Amino acid sequence: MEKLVSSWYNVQPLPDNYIFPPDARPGKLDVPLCTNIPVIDMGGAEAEAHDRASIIQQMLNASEEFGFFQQVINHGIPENLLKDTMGVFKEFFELPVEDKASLYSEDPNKNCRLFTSSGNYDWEEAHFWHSCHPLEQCIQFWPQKPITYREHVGACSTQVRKVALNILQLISEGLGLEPGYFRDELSQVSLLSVNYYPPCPDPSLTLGVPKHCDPNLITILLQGDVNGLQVFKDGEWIGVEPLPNALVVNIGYQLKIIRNGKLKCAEHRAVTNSRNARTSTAFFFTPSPDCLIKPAGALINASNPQLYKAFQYKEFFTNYAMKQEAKAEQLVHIYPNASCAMGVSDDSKNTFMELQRKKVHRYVIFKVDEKKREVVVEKIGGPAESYDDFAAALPENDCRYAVYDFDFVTSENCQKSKIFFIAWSPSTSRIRAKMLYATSKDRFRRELDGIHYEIQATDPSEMDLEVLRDRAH
Ligand SMILES: O=C(O)CCC(=O)C(=O)O
Ligand SMILES: [Fe+2]
Repeated sequence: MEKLVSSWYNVQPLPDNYIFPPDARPGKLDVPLCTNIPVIDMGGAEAEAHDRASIIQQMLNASEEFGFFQQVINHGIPENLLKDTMGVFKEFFELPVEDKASLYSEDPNKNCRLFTSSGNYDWEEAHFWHSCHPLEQCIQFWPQKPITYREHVGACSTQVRKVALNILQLISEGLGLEPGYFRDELSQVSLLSVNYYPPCPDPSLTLGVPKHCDPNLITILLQGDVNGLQVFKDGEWIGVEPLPNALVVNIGYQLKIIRNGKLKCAEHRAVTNSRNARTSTAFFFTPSPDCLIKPAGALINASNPQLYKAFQYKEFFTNYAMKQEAKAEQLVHIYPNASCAMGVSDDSKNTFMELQRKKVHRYVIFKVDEKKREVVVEKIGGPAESYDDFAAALPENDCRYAVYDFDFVTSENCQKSKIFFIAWSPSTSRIRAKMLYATSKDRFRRELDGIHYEIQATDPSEMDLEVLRDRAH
């Protein structure tokens, strides 16, 4: 408990035991604050059918491309309630130690607890964690101070749960699943984690929360008004701009699995800053421990072979909780070998770098070499080759990855260039190939720093030159 009250952050420099190893540090802190993370107005969801359809489409697009979206207005939760709830969390962390001491616990199985440490590192931010559904059963374990804690947090949890179920309903409609698909067991548990990050003397040496994907179904985050949340997208970290009263929504592993890998479960992290303390609140909507998770039958067909086997949520979570995040996903993969993503040859990395930095290639086509268990270069296209030459070089009945350096002139007459990553998976290719390429894609892409756009094509029309033009403009 003593740990929680020390005021190390007034001490310069950062004590050694808070310093992350170099490869786990945040790197460039000054990331672009991204206004691209889609902002969705939920107001129309109850109204006109065509508004509802458009909201659903925006949600699915955002979930496929970013794994994240923010909703700002009309989510239905009163502004005052959000303000009071965030206020009461800040007051909670400011309470004298005596008032919090009984809640402090290092036992991860304890349902309502205050603790420190992030990842494997001893880090002095504090987290307060408890379940919040069904309310009548949980509320008795919550703090009694501040005196409005139970009232505000209770009301807010109920409202956030309503929004989450509404979003899940819209997603199930969009995916063509039966209404209420995500209700009951799949979203039975609501957990709340309040994170308190004190100002840090040297934010470049540490992280508030190390990079991770959420293990649950879907998360709703109130991130307050201080920057700190970052999402990994297209090889770089982008900041999620705090917007007043916005709810940040992100897709967890279970939703990705139910969608058979087609929704993104994005890596994210929280960086610290040296000026302001930051308080964020995550509501995790989580399957019950015994809940059976598997890709939805309606979403599996010959072009989308089932990538994950059926498992109980607790099997996944046990591995995740042991800090074996990558393994947790791999173990539930239907073909463990294929799920263990292929390595990437040095030649692939270097050839991509030549295309990106030296601009000496128009395109590069990569293939999976199963014997070497690596992604290797298959063909390089010279700068003078055309898009048609590139398209013709892709096999008709087999999968490939490719990068294409697309030059174009903007309406302001500026010469620009954008690098496209193309995941070519024609519907006529063998199931095994589709699976192999689908599983290794994310790992491979992570090696290619500087991709601007990704296109997944199952027939030539989906990667037509027009498609590239539309994306790049
Ligand atoms: O503090 C934040 O913005 C992110 C917290 C988070 O990702 C989590 O609690 O899972
Ligand atoms: Fe998270």
